[in-house]
Amino acid sequence: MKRAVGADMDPATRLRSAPGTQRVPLRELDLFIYRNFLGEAECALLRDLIDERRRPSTIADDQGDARFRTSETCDLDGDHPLVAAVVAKLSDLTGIPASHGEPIQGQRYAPGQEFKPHTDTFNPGGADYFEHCADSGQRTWTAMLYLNQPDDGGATRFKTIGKTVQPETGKLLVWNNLSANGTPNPATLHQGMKVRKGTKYILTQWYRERPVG
Ligand SMILES: O=C(O)CCC(=O)C(=O)O
Ligand SMILES: [Fe+2]
Repeated sequence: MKRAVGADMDPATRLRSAPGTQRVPLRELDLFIYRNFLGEAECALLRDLIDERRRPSTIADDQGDARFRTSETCDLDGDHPLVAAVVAKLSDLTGIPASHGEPIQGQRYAPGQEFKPHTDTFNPGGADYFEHCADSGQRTWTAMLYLNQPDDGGATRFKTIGKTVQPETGKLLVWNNLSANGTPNPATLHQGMKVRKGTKYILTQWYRERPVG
């Protein structure tokens, strides 16, 4: 049985039938790629917004490694018309109500910065699991949009399944973090590889089991 995520239809079914989405053929997880989700002009505007308001990225569990996630994060203003339009467009594509989305964020990686292998779910065995999941539940789906293509490096690598995705301006990745039984799927382990040259900008929208806020 598929986990209820507040959507009328299972997001994988919806994404499979959406024109322009490509399902990566994998047994282990539902991973979709959608090119040109946004155009260059919109991506450029979002990159500017990220540059204006960035702070060091944080992480729920850095596994004792201060260098685990070295990027910068921007809490985007959900009232900005372009940001609001992107949130609505993601909800329309996935069928997951925008109310289940955490506040959408931008991430910026300078040369040498990375996000080491992790899953986007909160660890059910972790000390802070209840604090993170009490209200809105576990993370379900992740939507990640590349806002540019750095000159070198910065790919997203799913280690366990051996799949590497190269950043391209406007390209969207969407995947289900949970297995069919609703528990975190270990095959979703992924990393933002080190940027070697240039700067990498992405948007991240994480969805929860229940409405957020
Ligand atoms: O930067 C990437 O390619 C991956 C980012 C990521 O995994 C995240 O923000 O959760
Ligand atoms: Fe991630």
